[in-house]
Amino acid sequence: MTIFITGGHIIDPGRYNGVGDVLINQGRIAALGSALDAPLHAKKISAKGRLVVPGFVDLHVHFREPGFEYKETIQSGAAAAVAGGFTTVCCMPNTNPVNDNQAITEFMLERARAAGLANVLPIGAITKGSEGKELAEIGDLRRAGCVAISDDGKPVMNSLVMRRAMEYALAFDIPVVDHCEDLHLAEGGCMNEGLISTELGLPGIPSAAEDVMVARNVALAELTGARLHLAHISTEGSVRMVREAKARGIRVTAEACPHHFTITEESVRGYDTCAKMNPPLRTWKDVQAIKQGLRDGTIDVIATDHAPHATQEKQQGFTEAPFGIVGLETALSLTLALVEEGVLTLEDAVAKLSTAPAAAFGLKKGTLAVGADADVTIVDSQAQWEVDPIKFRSKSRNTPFAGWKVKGRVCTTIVGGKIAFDTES
Ligand SMILES: NC(=O)N[C@@H](CC(=O)O)C(=O)O
Ligand SMILES: [Zn+2]
Ligand SMILES: [Zn+2]
Repeated sequence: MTIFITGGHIIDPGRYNGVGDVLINQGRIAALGSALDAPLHAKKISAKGRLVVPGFVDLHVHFREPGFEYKETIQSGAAAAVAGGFTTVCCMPNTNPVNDNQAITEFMLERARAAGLANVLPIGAITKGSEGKELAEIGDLRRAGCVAISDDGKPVMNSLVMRRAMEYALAFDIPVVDHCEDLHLAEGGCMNEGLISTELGLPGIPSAAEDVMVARNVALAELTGARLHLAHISTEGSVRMVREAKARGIRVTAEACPHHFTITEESVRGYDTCAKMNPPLRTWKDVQAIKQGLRDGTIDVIATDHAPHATQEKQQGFTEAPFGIVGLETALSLTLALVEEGVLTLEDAVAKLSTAPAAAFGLKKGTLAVGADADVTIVDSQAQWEVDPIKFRSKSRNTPFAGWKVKGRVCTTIVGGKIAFDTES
């Protein structure tokens, strides 16, 4: 199929920023520029007044297949992804069974092919069963198609195991992604530790639980030379340490999630379990630090940590309910709010959702360069809408942003030259 996208504001971060046309042919970007000739027989999409950007790349999602299909399947997760403008998503391995071997990776890739919506790239477990003890067969996982390794959901507590994981990952040239949390410091906690947790009578998780593991991981990345990617950083201390590590030339990248730069622990008042996630919502000061980190490049990537849970699970008490919120269908609007606020330029915002995550994992994605896979998202950045979880493509509804009036909507998502999502259909 040939698609001709005309008259949009094209932003291909670092390469092109201006009005122009994009021609897609045989699954690839065939041409990009101003006043291109419309080929005969092409499907035409007018993008006048809209943004035309590289399809977004989410380095951190939880699709719950195999094992927890009632929360999300690869099909429903991929549908949520393309509805949110994401053309590539990387799936964490905390499924059941855990994705710690080739068979599970192949199963996930097969499900993704059957869904035919987004590029779904599995992340393999660091340790068998993500139990933090024995390393998984990292080479096998890599060969089967895993793009990184992580025990997300759990940290790798044993520093020697983490050191060895980094040494293997370096040999296979894949990043190690860590969920930075000291389990002893965090034990029993369900929100940020501070005045509000005391007031609410809820057990807290101190920001130091994150900070000490960021410090350890940076030290191990320096020791091994491995590529370290820090998942969902949420504290002022993490931002400071990543900034310093980068200045010292250590190979570290970091991601922040929209909820961690949009809302604070104040959202836990009222005991709404949709304000419960790991790491927890932090303080106003932490939010400012995350924004500053995004602005100055310390934080490379915006990732969702899309973590679907069923309504009945989230209806339990605050201490019992599972950690996590969905994010794929609200990430764009919450990111564009940073542009409105003057934290990011529009080009930087697009980069943090596309070019930068692709670079962090070394994926040939996140660009509209001629010859690249035709993964393209068309956005109406001015469209206002109200977040209504009932309308999510995701199977789950656990968002703290229900009822929010937000700006910026995905019009069309093209994956590999095929229209995977369109508001008009
Ligand atoms: N973020 C969360 O609160 N939950 C994630 C696990 C994780 O990302 O640590 C989940 O799998 O539900
Ligand atoms: Zn995590
Ligand atoms: Zn996660």
